[in-house]
Amino acid sequence: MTIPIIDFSLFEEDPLNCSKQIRTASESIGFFFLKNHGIEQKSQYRITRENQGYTSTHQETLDPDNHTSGDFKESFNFGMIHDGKPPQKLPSLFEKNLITLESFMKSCHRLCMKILQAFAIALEISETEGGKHWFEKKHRYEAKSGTTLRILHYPAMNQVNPEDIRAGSHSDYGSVTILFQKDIAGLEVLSADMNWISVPVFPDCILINIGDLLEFWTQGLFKSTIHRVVFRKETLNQDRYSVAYFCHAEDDVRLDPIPSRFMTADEKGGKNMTAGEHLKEREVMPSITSTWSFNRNYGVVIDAGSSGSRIQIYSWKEHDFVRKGKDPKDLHTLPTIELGDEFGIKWQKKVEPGISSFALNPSEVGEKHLKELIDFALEVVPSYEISNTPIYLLATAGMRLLPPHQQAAILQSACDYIMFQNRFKMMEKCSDHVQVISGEKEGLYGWIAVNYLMGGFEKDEGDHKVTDSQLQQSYDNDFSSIKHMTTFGFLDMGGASTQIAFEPNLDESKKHANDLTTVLLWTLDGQQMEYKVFVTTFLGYGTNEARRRYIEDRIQNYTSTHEKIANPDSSLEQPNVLINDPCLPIDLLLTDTALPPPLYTLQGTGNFEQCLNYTYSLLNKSVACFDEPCLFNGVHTPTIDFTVNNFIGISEYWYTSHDIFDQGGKWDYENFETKATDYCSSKWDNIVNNYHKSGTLTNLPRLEMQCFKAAWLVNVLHNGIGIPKSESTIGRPPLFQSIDVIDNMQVSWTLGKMVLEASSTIPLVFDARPKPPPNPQHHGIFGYYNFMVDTINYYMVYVL
Ligand SMILES: O=C(O)CCC(=O)C(=O)O
Ligand SMILES: [Fe+2]
Repeated sequence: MTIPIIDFSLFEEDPLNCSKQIRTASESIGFFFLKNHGIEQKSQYRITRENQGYTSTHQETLDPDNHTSGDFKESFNFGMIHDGKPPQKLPSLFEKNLITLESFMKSCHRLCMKILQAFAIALEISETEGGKHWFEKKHRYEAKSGTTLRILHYPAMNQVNPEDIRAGSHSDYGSVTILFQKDIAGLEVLSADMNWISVPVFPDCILINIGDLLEFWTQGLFKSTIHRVVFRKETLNQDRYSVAYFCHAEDDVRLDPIPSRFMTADEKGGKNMTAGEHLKEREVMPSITSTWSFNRNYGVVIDAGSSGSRIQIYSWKEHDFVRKGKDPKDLHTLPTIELGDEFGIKWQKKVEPGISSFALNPSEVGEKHLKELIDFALEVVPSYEISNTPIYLLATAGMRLLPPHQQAAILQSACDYIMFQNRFKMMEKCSDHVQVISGEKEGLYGWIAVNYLMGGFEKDEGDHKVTDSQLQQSYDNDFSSIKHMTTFGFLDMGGASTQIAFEPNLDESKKHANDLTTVLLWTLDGQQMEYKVFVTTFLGYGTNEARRRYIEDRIQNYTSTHEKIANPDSSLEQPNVLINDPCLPIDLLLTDTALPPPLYTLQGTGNFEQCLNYTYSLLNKSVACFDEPCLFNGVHTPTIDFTVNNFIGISEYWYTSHDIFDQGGKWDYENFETKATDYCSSKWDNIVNNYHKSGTLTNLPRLEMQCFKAAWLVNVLHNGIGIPKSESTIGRPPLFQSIDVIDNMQVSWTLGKMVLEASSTIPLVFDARPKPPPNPQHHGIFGYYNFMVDTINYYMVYVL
């Protein structure tokens, strides 16, 4: 890969030919040399010499994720000088040379205008639209813009560390950069295949490169390429000088679609933004300069739950980019999905209360609820990727409880808001993106998320990884997919319901084929993986609902044995009835105010074993099962084969094990039972005192309910789902473990949704997919690079 040299004198003789060369370079590497460019060499070097000693060394770190110390350089930035007047106070040496500086800036600007003309010619902008002056008119010297002249001095060093750098990797912000390098090389440009290319210095040439603004404006056609300046061993002890002129569009220019046949008509990214806004966004988002963000796709999910809506922005490297140059055998894996940026900052935000609270004023959902979330997403996703980024709003428990017409009104209003914004990628039907999902779907997405994070999808054919020969066979056979038998089963428990999702063993799968959901995932090698998953939800079996049912039971039990309470004398003051509750720590008093009078107060008697017995009946194991077999409450579930199925529990399964008992992770029934017995039989005052002393983050409601929840968990796990209390699991994962975060990633069903999204856009090796992805994959910054490289016809090529 080389940077072409273009003879700019050709622009006068044969503008079309010259412009085409410029376009070809701008579309491929984003850099080109110009000779016969018309800027006198004399003026370049005078400025450089004057730079010496005027700037502070080592203050800027351009690439903080890769370099912990600052860049080894000094630089001075000038705003536009008009009629001898600079926009800032200058050191006296510069003051003396204002005229020279101004005339140098103007000659740079003239050259920039010519290059912009070349772009307009190459993009075939018609005369009626402004022809070759289309860009030029938006870059006037007199107008306010980000245009800057930067003079740089990289001091000579005696010795450096391997990680030291003269200028960290970055891309330039504006339209076009004109770079004058003086004798010492060191500049490197990152090629599409992620190799650093050394850029030579030619005394009669200047270097031109495309900036982010132009890349954005041209919908990624022109490339704003990452570059850096490194120390070279042989010139370490020499000063390096350079001058850069960053030519920007005027602040007020709207980045409207370029009227060119090379642009796609439906591209929305450029709308509603000015060059000034683009620059501002670019300045607050330094991370988009890094290699991490290149060839990256994004996906946005809003988890609209009962207590609030949380937006999460996931991203993954473009599939084609990841696949490039790799052996298919190394690609038998799902895409790597990240939540947040390269520095580990999580891209999520929550607004409260839940979306269902807009039932009576649905029209306010947009401005009062979604705006904050969507604005956040617009800040996080690079502007050039927004129109390529799908957005989903998926509502769960809170919305499911609303009557259908209220659900519909809220969803419609959310759709109107998102569609009106018209920034993110949506299919034609908004209802594909904005919907209420069932508990089962939530369970299925959770199952995908857990298996994705725990490597459940990597286990093929029993407990063994797939062998090379199996893989080869599958390549030879167009439609074969590899059968997985040991994905993890998934358990989730919230306040209202509990979900179970698992892959039954082969026999059970056959027996209950109609009850299973097919999950199709594609690995990066284009292979299809198919899973048959059983998923069901038990409404009323979450911890809060279980507690509510429990209190009803206790009260009923009490009233049936206490005649007076059953028929209270209305003329008397309502009595406060005390009921013993073995599921509360000793002497904790909780009065239930949700029920009609009389007031019932439950008084803790702290007995875990008794609590286990009382809560057992809440499983409703004796309810008739119409479709055998059933786990509990008459809910049909294929038989779980604990010789192949291992379960992972999140949410309440985790909190109840971890928060107070410190028993998260691998389930250890005996230990859990000991801790629960101890906790339940503690005096409430002692628990509260200890809690205040330790200053832990646990909250009071959790302390109050811990004994009850512990018993409920044990009943659901062992008597409901039937997980054996102890069984040797040597050589395989525990039968049950609770989990919250895996590899720094919170286990959440939204991740499962994104795994499906990312995986479903993988181009196939064999066309086995039922329906193609709705839109072709965007090709990112280096898109179509491989294709273009063949067609590059360099005017003059230097082999570097
Ligand atoms: O000094 C150089 O050669 C490059 C400087 C540069 O890339 C910049 O300042 O943006
Ligand atoms: Fe630069």
